[in-house]
Amino acid sequence: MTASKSTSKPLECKNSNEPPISNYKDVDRSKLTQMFQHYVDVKAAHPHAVLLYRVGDFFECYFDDAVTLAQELELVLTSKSVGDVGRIAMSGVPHHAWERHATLLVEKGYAVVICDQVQDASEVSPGKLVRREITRILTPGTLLEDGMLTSSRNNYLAAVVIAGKHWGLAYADISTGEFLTTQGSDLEHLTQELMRLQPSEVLFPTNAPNLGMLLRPGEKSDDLPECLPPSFCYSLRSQIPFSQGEARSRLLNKFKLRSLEGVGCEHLTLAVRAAGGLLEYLGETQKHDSVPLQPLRTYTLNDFLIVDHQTRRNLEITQTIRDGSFAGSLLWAMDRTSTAMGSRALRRWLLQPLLKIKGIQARQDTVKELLEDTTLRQDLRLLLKQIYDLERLTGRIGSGTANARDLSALADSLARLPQIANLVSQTKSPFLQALQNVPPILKELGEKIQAHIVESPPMHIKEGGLIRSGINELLDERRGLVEGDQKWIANLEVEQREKTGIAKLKVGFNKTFGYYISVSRLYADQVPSDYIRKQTLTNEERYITPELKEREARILTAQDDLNKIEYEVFVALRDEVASHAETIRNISRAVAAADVLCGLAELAVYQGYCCPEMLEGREISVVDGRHPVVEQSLPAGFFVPNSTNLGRKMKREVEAENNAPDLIILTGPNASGKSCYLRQVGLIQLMAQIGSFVPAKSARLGICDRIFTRVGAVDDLATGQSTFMVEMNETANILNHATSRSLVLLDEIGRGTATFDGLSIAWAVAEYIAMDICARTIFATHYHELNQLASILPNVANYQVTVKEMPDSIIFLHQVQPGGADKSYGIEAGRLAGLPATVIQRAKQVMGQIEQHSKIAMGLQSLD
Ligand SMILES: Nc1ncnc2c1ncn2[C@@H]1O[C@H](COP(=O)(O)OP(=O)(O)OP(=O)(O)O)[C@@H](O)[C@H]1O
Repeated sequence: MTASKSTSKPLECKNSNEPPISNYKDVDRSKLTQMFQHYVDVKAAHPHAVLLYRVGDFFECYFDDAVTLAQELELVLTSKSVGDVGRIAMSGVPHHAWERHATLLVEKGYAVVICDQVQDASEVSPGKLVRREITRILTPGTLLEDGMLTSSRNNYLAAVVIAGKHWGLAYADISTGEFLTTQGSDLEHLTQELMRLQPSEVLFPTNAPNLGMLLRPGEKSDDLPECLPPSFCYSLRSQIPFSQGEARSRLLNKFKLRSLEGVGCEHLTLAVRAAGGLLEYLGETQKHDSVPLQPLRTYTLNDFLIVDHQTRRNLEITQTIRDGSFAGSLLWAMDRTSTAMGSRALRRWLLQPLLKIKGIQARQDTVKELLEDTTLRQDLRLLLKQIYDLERLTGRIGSGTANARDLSALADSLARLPQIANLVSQTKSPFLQALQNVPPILKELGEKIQAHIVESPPMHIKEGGLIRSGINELLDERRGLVEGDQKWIANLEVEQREKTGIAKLKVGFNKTFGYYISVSRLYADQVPSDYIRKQTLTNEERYITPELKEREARILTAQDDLNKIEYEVFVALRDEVASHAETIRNISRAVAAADVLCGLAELAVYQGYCCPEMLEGREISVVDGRHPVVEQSLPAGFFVPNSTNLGRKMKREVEAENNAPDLIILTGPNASGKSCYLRQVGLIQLMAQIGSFVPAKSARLGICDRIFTRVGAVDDLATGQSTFMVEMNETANILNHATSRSLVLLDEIGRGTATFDGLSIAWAVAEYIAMDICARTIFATHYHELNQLASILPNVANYQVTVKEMPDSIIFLHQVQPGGADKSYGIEAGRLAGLPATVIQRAKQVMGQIEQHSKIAMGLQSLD
């Protein structure tokens, strides 16, 4: 739960000079009223959360929580006198607006406990308290409400266990039901995996006294080891549920298993401990027991192409480097999905590309099938657009937070499934075949919901108006009675006008007096003797009659009964749907995958992509490749395509015909397109490994195990590291982890230090990658001296991005061609920028001297 944030700001209260009491522990419980005793008990059980306590039409906060609420949401802080203890701090929000305010608190990193009235105040005997219970505990990682979540991304809750260098990580999205676990033996991998997931909340077992605290992003704590990135919310939990025995039995109970063998983690102690700890937290925060989780799945990091956080950032996969925006990212350029589920799945695929050719080809085959059959694709997209977020609807239904609109949305979506099944009935790809058979129960459920719930139902489920007639006998009978009475009241006006002869007599209703008969004061002396005067206004008198009141009482009680019956019928229906959550979620997954592939086919058609041939070898051959994002941001035809050939065949493989280099030294003036080209190669490879077509005329791509990038660094002020140190750390990481199957993209190395230091490091790095690692590499640099490497090492080649020199300007051709640039145009760029002529002249002189006396390349050659 959230750390209660004690405030240093003195309390300012609207209605008191005395500072009110702000700590609930400072009051003598025995002196409190019965309600406040209950409040304090609930608060003591959740000391680190903000407690919203329902009192009448408001959710109120007291003590410290009142200050937090007022400060964080800019609400009025007031105070309230509580029996003998004096005034306590108080703030609050209207009961119908709790969700909005709670969301804001959760977004700010607080846990929020909702303690609601679960009993009708009218049912409580005088002197007794309305029953209140905790109905929701909201934390960043356990949200379910539609308005609190972003539809295009998962909301992950993660749990971490660390033992020495070993770690276990489980994560779940309770809104969609995914639940996965893994473990590893390198803490760096744990960091990377958390960075991939970007969880909203991470559970971490620790010791007292900080149990229950929720550390907000950036908040430091001695309880957290260094490998846990500070950018997330951490919930500090007790060690007990994370112990092997407790965790294992909790998992076995939850999934009704005898062993964890079937889910693949029987022997993965740390994975089990993390998953069990996570389940315990769900049990505590979700008051409804049955959060419908999918069966636990165990995965290993080796199943996927490793793209570390740095590379994900540099390749701008889900957000741009410049301002972190979605627009301009790869995901933005690629997302042509029609459903929220598809959009989330595409994001997951991009963050976890595949390694196995078979899996990639299965996706490619589906894209091909959908690409070739335009009618199928367009019709499928039309149907998919009509499907709501089945995964999250199921989550809300299972957790008992869904309303009638959610059920209707589910039914409308289920009704599309047979249409989709019909549409894909002749298809060959397994991804489409998965939609060919809709489990009959889903059809039945959809029809049942439609038969039960009225068209356009209201938001609230306790105020009636949800259930159709003919569903429940008792409901129909009560409705008949109410309708009879309502008809009687409707007729009353006509009848009384006739009876009294007062033409302007009216029957009205207001909340205070209920039904009344209104007569203009001019005719007051004409009203019958059984009229009882209730209210006098300027121009009118209002009356009631005993019979009118009797009918009114019957209507109001019957209406209450009706609402209750409707609610019960609704909840029974919702529970029935919830019991089929797994079946719905299975089909949702199939819908999501088909949607992603349909979107990829659409993308391929409209952007003119080709299907890459995926290979086991090391070849990376791209003919006329393009950058998928830059291309879309330029006018059609403006992007200059460039080819790539990398990956010399290994000695034992067939000689000759492929002598592509392993490492390309790429030179060219500033802004010529080096970075763009570098990223283009990485993005094409990554797109191919998720099964997408790629922006090229043709491509043959060997599977990569990892993609590394190092792109112009910025000072990491947060960790106090200089540009050069960041650069060296990243380079070290690459040299220590890259293999001959990796793709390495280096954009400048050694620029942050003295020229010769930098050049020497750049040279040694390039040499090491080419000779020792043999990773496929593109090394963009302004150090032209590196071009010498190509004459020394057989697997190194020089390429340059060409420009055309004009008398007083340079035209960027953006063409990548063999050969090394012999000129950097840096001095030219300086001249164009307006450096004084004497400085330019002197710079040229100095450069001439340096070039004449430089023995760098020769010196290094002789070292070999
Ligand atoms: N192939 C291309 N076709 C059309 N425009 C391109 C192409 N490549 C790059 N550009 C344009 O040129 C601009 C500069 O490219 P880029 O940043 O890759 O240059 P650079 O050589 O890496 O520069 P620097 O050395 O200063 O980092 C890009 O923003 C893009 O708009």
